[in-house]
Amino acid sequence: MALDLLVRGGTLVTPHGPIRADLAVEDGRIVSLALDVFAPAREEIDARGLHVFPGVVDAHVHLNEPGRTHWEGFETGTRALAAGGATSFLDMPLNSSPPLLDARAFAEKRAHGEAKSWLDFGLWGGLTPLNLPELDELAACGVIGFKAFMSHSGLDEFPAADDVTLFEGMRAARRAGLVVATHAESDAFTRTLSQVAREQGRSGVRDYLASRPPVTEAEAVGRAILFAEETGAALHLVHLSTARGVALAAEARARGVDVTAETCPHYLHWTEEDVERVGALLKCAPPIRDAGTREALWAALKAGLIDTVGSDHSPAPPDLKNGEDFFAIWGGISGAQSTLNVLLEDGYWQRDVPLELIAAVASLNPARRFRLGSKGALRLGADADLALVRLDETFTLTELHDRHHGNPYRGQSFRGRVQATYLRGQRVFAWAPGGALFDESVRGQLLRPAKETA
Ligand SMILES: NC(=O)NC(NC(N)=O)C(=O)[O-]
Ligand SMILES: [Zn+2]
Ligand SMILES: [Zn+2]
Repeated sequence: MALDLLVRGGTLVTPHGPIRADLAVEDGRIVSLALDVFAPAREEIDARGLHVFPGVVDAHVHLNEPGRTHWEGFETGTRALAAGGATSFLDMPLNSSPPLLDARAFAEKRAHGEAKSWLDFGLWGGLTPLNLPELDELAACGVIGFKAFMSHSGLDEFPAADDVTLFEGMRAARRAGLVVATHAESDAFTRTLSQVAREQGRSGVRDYLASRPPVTEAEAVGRAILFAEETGAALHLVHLSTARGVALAAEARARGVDVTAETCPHYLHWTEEDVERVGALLKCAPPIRDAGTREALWAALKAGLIDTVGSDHSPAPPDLKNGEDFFAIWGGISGAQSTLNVLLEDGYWQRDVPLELIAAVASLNPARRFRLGSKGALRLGADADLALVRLDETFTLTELHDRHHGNPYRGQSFRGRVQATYLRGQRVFAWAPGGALFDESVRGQLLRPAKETA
């Protein structure tokens, strides 16, 4: 019997560190990891000189389909993810229309994903004042967890969770054995500060940044942790922009609260000065901070205090990314393709972050946190989800596959080009000098969290 795929002579980035070994695949799964695999294979890859990473598991993506596919959809969004070495992702309950607040919306989005996604995907359900009674049903559908905004989401159809909603939602999540993810910015702070700035006619980049100061995040993080502690719910703090937020999570974890922390490539790569220079393409909430904060986030990541790095890929059409009033411009950064690039260039090359730590925050930890059993690591029995990377190859990112051209990473230079991406042993993306190759026959599957184990 021939193997389906044999990856020969690469450096495998395992949870224990990089090792030179062969990797064999049968029926989409890793069946052998050994110094030398002597077996015939239908497809063989000469991976000498390449690093083999577990496929990135991007737990924070906004694909906006159905309803706002013209912002970003499964087809283009997952091409971008694949080109960046991702093999699975978890889609946020907004900005699709309808937002994912009930079983019907789940079924609709699932159908779109199964028809068009190039990668395996899980779906977050929303937690809003509109759909508290729907949470049990959403859990039964197989949502990854429940996502709540603690401040205005930008969309009236996805209202922020007030304290009671968040608290009750956590109780329901606890019963269902699912994680609650929070966008932790204080509504009281952000609402008042932005209103005052706008009334005074201050609407520039610096005014926007000043309307969402670090304390806004710290306050909301503290409150979310308190509710998680009281309810016993599992809490995942998305897109933390400050080391203070990360430290609050670490302290809570040390006293037994089930809390994990995510940050995003943009907080690790850019600074406020870049936002002033680049403008709308770097507008997001919470906003990008100063260089000191960026370094503190890297220190926290190196110390193992940041569990996951998700792209928070959230593009919008160019007309929503235009205008004089920085408050009015749609927030959200296109980063689906560049998470691993940022971690390798800014982390491994510039700050000595070990490769296995990069694989942990990008793949292993999100797979564990959201109980995607077969994902996240190069180990026997796991899905053969692979990103083949030429670590020392410098390149300029010009060929981007997301829906719109407005991508702040265009023209950035990175070391570590993704050469190919394999989903369950099938090549979904390959880099080529004349343009990327995508395999039209690959289709993603819905991922559901595994049953909780005691
Ligand atoms: N509606 C959004 O896509 N929001 C996202 N936008 C950002 N981060 O600016 C988010 O995650 O909050
Ligand atoms: Zn958010
Ligand atoms: Zn987001």
